[in-house]
Amino acid sequence: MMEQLTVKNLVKKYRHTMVLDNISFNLEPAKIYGLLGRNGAGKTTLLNIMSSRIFPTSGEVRIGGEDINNDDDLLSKIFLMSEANLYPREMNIHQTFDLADAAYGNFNYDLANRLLTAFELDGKSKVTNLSTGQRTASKLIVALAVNASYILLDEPILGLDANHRELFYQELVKTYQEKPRTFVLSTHLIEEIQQLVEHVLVLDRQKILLNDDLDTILAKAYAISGPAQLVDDYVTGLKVLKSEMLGNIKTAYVFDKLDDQRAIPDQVKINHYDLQHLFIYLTDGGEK
Ligand SMILES: Nc1ncnc2c1ncn2[C@@H]1O[C@H](COP(=O)(O)OP(=O)(O)OP(=O)(O)O)[C@@H](O)[C@H]1O
Repeated sequence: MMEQLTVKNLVKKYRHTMVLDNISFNLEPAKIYGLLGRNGAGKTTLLNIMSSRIFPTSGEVRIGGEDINNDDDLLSKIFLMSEANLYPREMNIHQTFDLADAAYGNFNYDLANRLLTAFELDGKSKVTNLSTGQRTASKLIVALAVNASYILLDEPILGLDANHRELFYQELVKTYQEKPRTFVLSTHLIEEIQQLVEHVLVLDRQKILLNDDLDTILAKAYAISGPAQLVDDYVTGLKVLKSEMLGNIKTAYVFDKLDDQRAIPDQVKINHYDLQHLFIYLTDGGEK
């Protein structure tokens, strides 16, 4: 049985710089998460702590209530794929599969070998000799075939061309359906992962700014457009993240539940906007 992963009161400081300021959240078993944050927000730091590659200043990461540090059983439930290249120079792709098998057991060689062909890779190639996109693909294959309950992907699509990104998304969904486990995708390609993720975590200014199901989030993202006065009247009391004028037409980007009682004037139009725009409006430090 899989258990929840809990991040509790996590603090990470480097000298005088606060990187993570008392962060708490849970990861449920068998869910696909998007971890979003601007450059330098602390995503890599967080994922490194969650996989015990670095230690927090204080706070802890638990699975089923137990601290993961110094517990090899729990650590073997968590896999981190990151940009950092931890493989020895001489290692070829096949050998990285064996390494994952040795560390986590039950490596899915069938899937990995099929994906080698799909990504047009030769298993005998040395990882260090691969192009950026090929190296990413080889690491993604390991991440999809490794036997872990929590798979953390830090910039998983770095350098991948559009075809290979599409292939990765399809294969992720397929393997997830066959064997549900938790994935965390930390990426700047928000538009592309919107179709995949079930739950969104936004890191901003050292804190978790948003932690909710994607459906719940998108159901509050409304663009209200029309003559300025009517729009202003309509959005009174609602949380408006940003507004803009185009000629006489004002658009207010609301992040709130719309009150059904509000009458909508004929000239006012209401549309939804997407996760990428919500992220930009929430994190660009503009009008709040
Ligand atoms: N070893 C370190 N020593 C000092 N500061 C560090 C160290 N590692 C990270 N930082 C700082 O911590 C902050 C968060 O970095 P981190 O790499 O976690 O961000 P990120 O969200 O992954 O960013 P990006 O999207 O640009 O990859 C940055 O301000 C960075 O400069």
